[in-house]
Order: sequence, then structure tokens, then C-alpha cells
Amino acid sequence: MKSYEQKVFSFPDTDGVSEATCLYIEKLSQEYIAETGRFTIAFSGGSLPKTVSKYLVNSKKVDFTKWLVFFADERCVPLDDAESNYLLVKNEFFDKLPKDNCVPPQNIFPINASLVSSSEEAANDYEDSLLKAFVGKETLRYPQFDLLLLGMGPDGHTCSLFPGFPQIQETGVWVTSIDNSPKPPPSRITLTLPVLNDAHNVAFVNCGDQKAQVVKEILQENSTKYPAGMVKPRRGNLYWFMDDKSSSLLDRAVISDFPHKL
Ligand SMILES: O=C(O)[C@H](O)[C@@H](O)[C@H](O)[C@H](O)COP(=O)(O)O
Repeated sequence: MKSYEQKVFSFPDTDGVSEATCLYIEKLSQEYIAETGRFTIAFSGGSLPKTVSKYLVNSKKVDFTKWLVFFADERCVPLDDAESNYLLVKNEFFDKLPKDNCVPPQNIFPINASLVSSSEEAANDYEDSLLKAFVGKETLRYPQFDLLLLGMGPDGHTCSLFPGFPQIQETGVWVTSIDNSPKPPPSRITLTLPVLNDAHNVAFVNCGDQKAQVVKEILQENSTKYPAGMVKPRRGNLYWFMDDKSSSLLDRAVISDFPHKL
């Protein structure tokens, strides 16, 4: 029976987080491409794309042409809107990859909410995209991403799953919508918790001192009252990459040394 890891890494600053996530993603990408011929990864928005991309875009150890890139959540805005997670990842990641080693456009799965009339419709469309990219719905309870890159807000939200909001309870769908998000903009779609918990690997990328208390409650007190604390992959690894500001309230015993030679 394969055992799965939960590890917590902390670094003096965001540059250390960027370097470590690059090494980690290089390793996973090589493993999954060798095993399956592709690497399915989903980005969150916020500060994550910039942090994760800093070293990764210059990697010589990743075959980006074999990547399929999704979004863990997206705002219901046009793809050229400053609030779009797709635009954020395009500017920070896609557009910085070398022309001879970039993610093919057909392997990028944006959610163009401006083409539909509601967030529910956007959620359904995205679920259809997942269906096409993963084996058909009738044979999969949930799509298994090779890697989900998740952020966490100061309130413990992740993706667009917010504490106390009904979307946390959704289990019958892969993607759901929200129109009263406490984090603007209000209308969003998001992967649901069962999908997050069916991933092969989940990596939280978390920086900033305003999250330290929630980090402590989740990682040291095992609180599951926050959506970020409900992410426990059933058959996958869970890694947290943080700066020392975000991990400042954790006992050092909770934190592992990052093996720079992965
Ligand atoms: O679309 C979004 O807003 C993000 O996906 C969101 O879930 C983000 O990951 C957290 O709010 C953390 O954001 P920061 O990393 O900027 O603190």
C-alpha cells in the first residue's frame, strides 16, 4: 500500500519558496511525463503564479510541451480582464516560457466566463473541459490532477472555497460557482473539495504574516474548520511551501528540511 506524505517547508523569503517549488515541480513533471506522457497541473490565482513561476520559467528540466494546464479557480470575467487568473498565469508563466518549450495552446484550459450568461454555466462548461481532458465522467468519480497548486487566504479559504460558504459541501460536481465571494470579484468558479482531495499531489504556496495564525491552527492544531484545512488528499501527497512569516507561529518540529537535491 503506497504511503502518502504530508510535509511542511519554510524558507526565509519568497525567493526561497520560488526556488523550492521549482525543484519540486521539476521532479513531479519528470516523473509523470515518464509514467503517462503528460503532466496535469492546476494553478490558483493571487500571489501564487508569480511566486511559482520565478525560477520555473527558466527551468531546463521540464518538458512544458507535455503539460496540460488548468485553473483551480477562476473569476467570472473576460480573459483579458485584470482580475482573470488566466491572464495572471499568462503574464507570469505562459508568456515567459521559451518559444521552443512552451505549453501548447490546446493544452491550456481557460474558463471564458464572458461567453456564458452565468457562473453556473461557466462551471458546467469547465466541468466539460475536465471531462475531455480526463477519462470520461462515467469512468471517473473525480479527475485526478497530478499537481494542484493552491494558495490560502488569511481567512483560510483556498481556491474559491470560503469558510462557512455552501460550496464547501458540494460533492456531486467537480466544479461549482459562487456569486457572493467575500474576496472580490464576487462571481467565480472553483474546483470542489472532492477534486482537491483526489489529486495525486497538492502543494500549498503560502507567504505573508497575515496567514500565520490560520497556518498554526491547520498544521499544528489539525483544525479542519477552514477550507484549506479540509484539503487532505485521499491518495496523494500534501506539501506546504511557506516563507518564515507565514510559518512564524509553528513549532519548528512541524517543519521539515527541504531536500534541495530532490
Ligand atoms: O482566485 C483567487 O483569488 C485565488 O485562487 C485565491 O484562492 C488565492 O489563492 C488566495 O486568496 C491566496 O491569495 P494570495 O496568495 O494572494 O494571498
